[in-house]
Amino acid sequence: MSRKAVIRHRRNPVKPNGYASHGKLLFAALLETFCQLYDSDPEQSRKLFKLICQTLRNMGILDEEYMDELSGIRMTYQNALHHLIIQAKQIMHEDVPPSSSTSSADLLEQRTSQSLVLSPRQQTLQLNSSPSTPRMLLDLEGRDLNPWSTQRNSRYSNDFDEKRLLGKGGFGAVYQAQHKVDGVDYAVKKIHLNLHHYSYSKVFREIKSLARMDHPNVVRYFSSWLEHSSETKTQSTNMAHPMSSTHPFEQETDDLIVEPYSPTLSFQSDTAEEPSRVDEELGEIVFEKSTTRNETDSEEDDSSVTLSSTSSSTDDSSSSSNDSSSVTQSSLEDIEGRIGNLVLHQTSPPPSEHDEEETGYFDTDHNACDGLATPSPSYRLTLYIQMQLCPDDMASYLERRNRVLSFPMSSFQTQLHLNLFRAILQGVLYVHEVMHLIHRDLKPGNIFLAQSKVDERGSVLLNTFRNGEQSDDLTFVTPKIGDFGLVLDRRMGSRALTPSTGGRQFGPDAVIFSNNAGTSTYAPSEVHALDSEGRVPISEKVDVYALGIILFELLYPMRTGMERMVCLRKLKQGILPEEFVKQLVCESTLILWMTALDPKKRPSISTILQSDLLYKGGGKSTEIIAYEADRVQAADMENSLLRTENMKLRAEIEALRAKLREK
Ligand SMILES: Nc1ncnc2c1ncn2[C@@H]1O[C@H](COP(=O)(O)OP(=O)(O)OP(=O)(O)O)[C@@H](O)[C@H]1O
Repeated sequence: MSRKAVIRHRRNPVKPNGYASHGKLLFAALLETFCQLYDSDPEQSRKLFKLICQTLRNMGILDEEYMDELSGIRMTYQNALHHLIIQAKQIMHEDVPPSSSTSSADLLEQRTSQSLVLSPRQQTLQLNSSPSTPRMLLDLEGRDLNPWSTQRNSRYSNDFDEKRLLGKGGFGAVYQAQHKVDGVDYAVKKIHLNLHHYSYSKVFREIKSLARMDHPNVVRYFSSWLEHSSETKTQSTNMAHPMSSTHPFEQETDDLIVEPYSPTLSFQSDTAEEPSRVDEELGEIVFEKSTTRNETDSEEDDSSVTLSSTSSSTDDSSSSSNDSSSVTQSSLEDIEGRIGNLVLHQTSPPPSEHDEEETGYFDTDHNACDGLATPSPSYRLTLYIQMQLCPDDMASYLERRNRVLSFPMSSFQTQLHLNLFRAILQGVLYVHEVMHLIHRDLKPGNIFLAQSKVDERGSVLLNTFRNGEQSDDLTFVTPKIGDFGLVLDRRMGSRALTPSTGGRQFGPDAVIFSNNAGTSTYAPSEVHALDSEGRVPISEKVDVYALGIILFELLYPMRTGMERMVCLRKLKQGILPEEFVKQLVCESTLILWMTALDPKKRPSISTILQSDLLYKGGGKSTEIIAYEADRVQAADMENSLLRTENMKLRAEIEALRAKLREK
């Protein structure tokens, strides 16, 4: 029986994102291979591939990232397919006798589904499987060719030595890992992607924002990459995100989980009569092994169309393909028209305006962190983000400090903490004004403290607190804003353009709607005023509110969790401790201004930085200036000693060289 690719509607798709992503990757991989066949000049075939991808993107069939960002992963699909074909050819040359009870197709299936180790002479694949691990496609040198496998293709395990888990958050886990080449320790965040839509565009858009950030008060980002991973998916109760209890509207989204390798990309024998198919809704090609024949039949009866019934399309396809080798100059529309006949209409609606507006790139994947769940193996994409390692954060610092200091702090300590706050403001100013982003999850735990040897840009002086004691030594510390997992691009939403923005295109009060509100303690009440679609209105002023609370925590040491809870609850009602208001009038005014109920009444970050309210407290005391001058002088002296030493050594080397030359 001839094999037919069958196009059909899937009325009730299961885990569409995972299937769609794999389907699109596979499609892009095949398309690229075709382009290489049509033009042997690598440059030209690349151009051809890009042109077609662009066309398909304009038609909403293939997302942009399948062209560039996912090219590495696309290659593993090509390799896997290539080696699968080699394996099939090998079997064909083995001349299976017709009387044999095992057909070639059965043999191929067996080899792809059982642990068969082929002899090196056969120059083909080993296929492994075990109940607990995914099947692995290995070449004879043991290279893992399975695009879903992590072991050999993992940039992370190839390049890094994982040292320890730094912690788990709502979106993934962060590890301290040493780079094998440069020897530096980094923080590497692993996020199992969990996307709403069929596109990774949001992920890449936001990662690109992170990559462009360059400010001493923002955690330094080094790189990010995607890997197929075989992870243990946990399937049970969600680990509560800080906001999940107060925000029932936060939706659990479809996960980017695809079923294990073999069922998704299995190859059927003729006798199995289970055609490969192109999933119409998802625009994906699925080589599927169906176990319930009747179900397949009935679905096909309802809505499937075989490719043979679209013969005109097929004809067109060949003509367009033939032409395409010489049509690299053709207009996109022309090619669109030709490909149009081949294209299956997507039954799912295109992303709505709101979808585009909601740009948080890490949709919550609570399961990833759920220790109580029942594990089951599944396949997914993992996003790795390599960042600067910051061993300390403000939450831990405040905890240590609060064990030692109580209110009122000395004016020197108050000044130190106001300087720390000012440096944090500089980082947020950069995020808002230069990057046009809203962090929306500012809290002490997301403000890291990096140690500096000298007075670097963005650094401040702080006392160290350890074991319930304050050390007299002051050290330079640079506060760094991190965890951009909920970041929103102000420019993305059309709703960001409000009448109040005046001359500025995207004013500080411009609102974007999202489905995640950040951490409840630091989130203002306006995030509870949902729009008609149950989404949270977010503006820059959400960050200002969080910073108002942080400022209070910096200036008012609280010993116990209960005291903190009571004080912060009161602050949210606009009430500050009496002793605090009496002692720190300007700072109290600033905090109440920043935490005003009406977001439009809150100052922008630049207004705060220019405000006398902060300047009065935030100016450097003579004590600090003197200390800093001492440190800078000491560093200068050390430098000049090193320079002298260096000169001496150079002279000695020169003398030795001269002696050698004489000999
Ligand atoms: N650059 C970094 N250096 C050192 N530790 C880090 C770094 N980034 C994150 N961490 C630590 O890793 C842990 C998890 O961080 P992550 O940002 O994933 O979650 P979180 O901020 O704790 O929670 P959520 O993401 O839900 O807000 C935290 O304990 C955090 O302090």
